Amino acid sequence: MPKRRLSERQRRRIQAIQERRRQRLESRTSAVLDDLDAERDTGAATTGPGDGAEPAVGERQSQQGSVITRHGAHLAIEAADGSLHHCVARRNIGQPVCGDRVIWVPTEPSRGVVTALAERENVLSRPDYAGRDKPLAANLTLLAVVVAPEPPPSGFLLDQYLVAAELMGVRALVVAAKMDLLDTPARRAFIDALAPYPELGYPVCPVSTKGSPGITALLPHLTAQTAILLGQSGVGKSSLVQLLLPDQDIQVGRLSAATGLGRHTTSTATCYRLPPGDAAGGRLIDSPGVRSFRLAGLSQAQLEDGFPELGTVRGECRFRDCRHLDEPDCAVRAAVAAGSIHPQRLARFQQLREGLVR
Ligand SMILES: Nc1nc2c(ncn2[C@@H]2O[C@H](COP(=O)(O)OP(=O)(O)OP(=O)(O)O)[C@@H](O)[C@H]2O)c(=O)[nH]1
Ligand SMILES: [Zn+2]
Repeated sequence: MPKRRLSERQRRRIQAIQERRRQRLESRTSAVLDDLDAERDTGAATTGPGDGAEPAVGERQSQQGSVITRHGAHLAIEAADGSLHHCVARRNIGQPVCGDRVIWVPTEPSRGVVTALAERENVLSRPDYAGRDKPLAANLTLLAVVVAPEPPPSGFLLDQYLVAAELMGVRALVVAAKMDLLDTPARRAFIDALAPYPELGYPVCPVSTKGSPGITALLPHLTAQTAILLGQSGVGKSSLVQLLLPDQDIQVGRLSAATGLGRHTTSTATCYRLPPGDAAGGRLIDSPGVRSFRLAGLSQAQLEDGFPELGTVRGECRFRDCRHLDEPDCAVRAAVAAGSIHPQRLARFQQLREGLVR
């Protein structure tokens, strides 16, 4: 497979499409933070006692915080100064999840009440036992999709996660894990098969948790990001979390000492700080429960948004509702024939369209 299929012009167009989407996300983020400030300056500080079951808030100063983890009605909130507090949420504000930005009011040392929940920029959800979407983590900025030689990679799943990242307006990268299982030629072939991704804006980071080569190259991608690892069962996500968060136990201990929460981290999402250094300011949300979500019920236009390279020929097919299958004058198939859209990506698009489009 040739390494470079896209022209420089197309690469720039793809970058522009992704950049616009991220800028929309960033401007939404600052609007959300402004709203939160306004909320803090007006309502929350003067809110009276709750509806009986909640502790009185009184006249204390409300402040911004973010949700580190949630156990039922109990939340661990990190204040702007990094301190941790055990809070309960007002009943009428919805269900805050890990990563949510909130306004909270201290009631006693290390305790407080969450009085407002900011609008989410994005949320990762998973269907519950009744098939309803259950939010698990909010306000992510990076999906790190892990693939490995074992279990054999599913390109279909990989592309599905990448579509999710595009639709959430977040960055994505591909972690090629367990590289120690392959000899040099096999490793090269594995990475070559992922060649279309870097030029679509998804860096590929080969790593191994045995002896940890590659981790140093992965860390800068996590700088200042709020990231989550996704991927099939057994690709090595837990092993990577252990390596990326060498002080995870210490962080859990601190969380538990301050809030009484955080000990039972196996199913609920918890937000950890990546160690200072190459991933400075980065956070990693560890949530075994969200690691393999699925997309569902998209429109064809939404699915097309999930493939940035399709954006480079948007509106150029003869038929507006072209499925890019056998229609005449299809600009997408023309781009495949010309070598600027990878045939495998169109095949995945078709596979996802059949399974997902309403
Ligand atoms: N050879 C090798 N084995 C690895 C590496 N990373 C993880 N493994 C092994 O792969 C298996 C699965 O690893 P996990 O980290 O549990 O995978 P996971 O993706 O978290 O799996 P789930 O929890 O089921 O989603 C374990 O037996 C690990 O020891 C690696 O870099 N090299
Ligand atoms: Zn078409």
